Amino acid sequence: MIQFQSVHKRFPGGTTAVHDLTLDLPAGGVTVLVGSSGCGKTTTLRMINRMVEPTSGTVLVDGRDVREQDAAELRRAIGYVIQQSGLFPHRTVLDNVATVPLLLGWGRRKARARAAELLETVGLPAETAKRYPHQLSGGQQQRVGVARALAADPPVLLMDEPFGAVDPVVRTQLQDELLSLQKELGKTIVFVTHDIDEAVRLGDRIAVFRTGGHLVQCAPPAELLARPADAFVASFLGAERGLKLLSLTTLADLPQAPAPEGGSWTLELDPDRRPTAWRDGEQTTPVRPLRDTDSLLAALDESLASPTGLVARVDADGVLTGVTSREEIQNHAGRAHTRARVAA
Ligand SMILES: Nc1ncnc2c1ncn2[C@@H]1O[C@H](COP(=O)(O)OP(=O)(O)OP(=O)(O)O)[C@@H](O)[C@H]1O
Repeated sequence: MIQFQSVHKRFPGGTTAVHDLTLDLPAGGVTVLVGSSGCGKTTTLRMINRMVEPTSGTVLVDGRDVREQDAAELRRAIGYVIQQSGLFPHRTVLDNVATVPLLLGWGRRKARARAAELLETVGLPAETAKRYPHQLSGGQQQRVGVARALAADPPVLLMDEPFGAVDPVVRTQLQDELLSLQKELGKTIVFVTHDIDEAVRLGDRIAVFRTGGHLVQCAPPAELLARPADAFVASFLGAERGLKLLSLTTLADLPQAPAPEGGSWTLELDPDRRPTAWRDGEQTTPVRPLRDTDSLLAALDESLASPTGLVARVDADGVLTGVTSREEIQNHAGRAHTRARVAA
């Protein structure tokens, strides 16, 4: 869908921001560009919609050289989300989202109807439509930014640190929402971040850049974590990359046993059979029940906190389905590692 062919960008001051980049980004996937500050991520992103022109080389979108297309038209056909949401301060939220459809000549009524629909899609209450951007929280503004980028239903979405300015809880929420939106929409997304955890969470593929605009490795998260190409990538992934790998595997395949009865610790359930705590006489310890969709990393964490080493497993309604032991989780974790290394 997006191809960089020997692309080089040198700014007039003499900085080489992107060095001989050759990279194919497949359609319908999320490619995350990561790397330390100044390594050329934003420049790479902006060459896709011609906000920056390459010094040499070619960028193709859907097989067409971007230089052969009118820059304004190209930008309207590609969604763009940035960190500070980039909303027009003197336009209402609804009019912000309707901007591109209006530019494309949709007509006011249709553009606004589409905008209202999108605000709902990104989880904003209807009353926010009439407000101005400064009357929203940072997280809400980012949602408006995403809605605006999606307004004309572009096949490609460029996202430059879109969740960088919000607190970790809102950030996780926005990431979850993007993942579920993407499941539905299947856009080709190029996403820039500093945050390797965000990259692992969102990316179908992760491209790691090093200062000077060099692409070092581009691979699916599991492959990157299991087999970093060199010491630079390994250090960028961090000392806990083995644990990060476990965040990519779910609990679904792990066997369950019935919850223990008659021992010192028992699992307390509410009347609907939802686990509430571990109890030993007067002593209780909180329980964090896990679903099949939770990760092996969450299971390992919970098994360490659990006084029995057992993890309580529940169905989608939170009802107990069984327990899994710390030992079982560790064995599976070890096997997940070996598998990732061999597959890579
Ligand atoms: N318009 C410009 N003129 C001159 N130099 C520029 C310009 N834009 C970026 N640069 C330089 O190019 C290099 C790459 O910048 P870029 O913004 O692409 O990096 P980045 O990886 O996105 O960084 P960050 O994570 O800090 O946003 C940096 O050294 C930067 O100073």
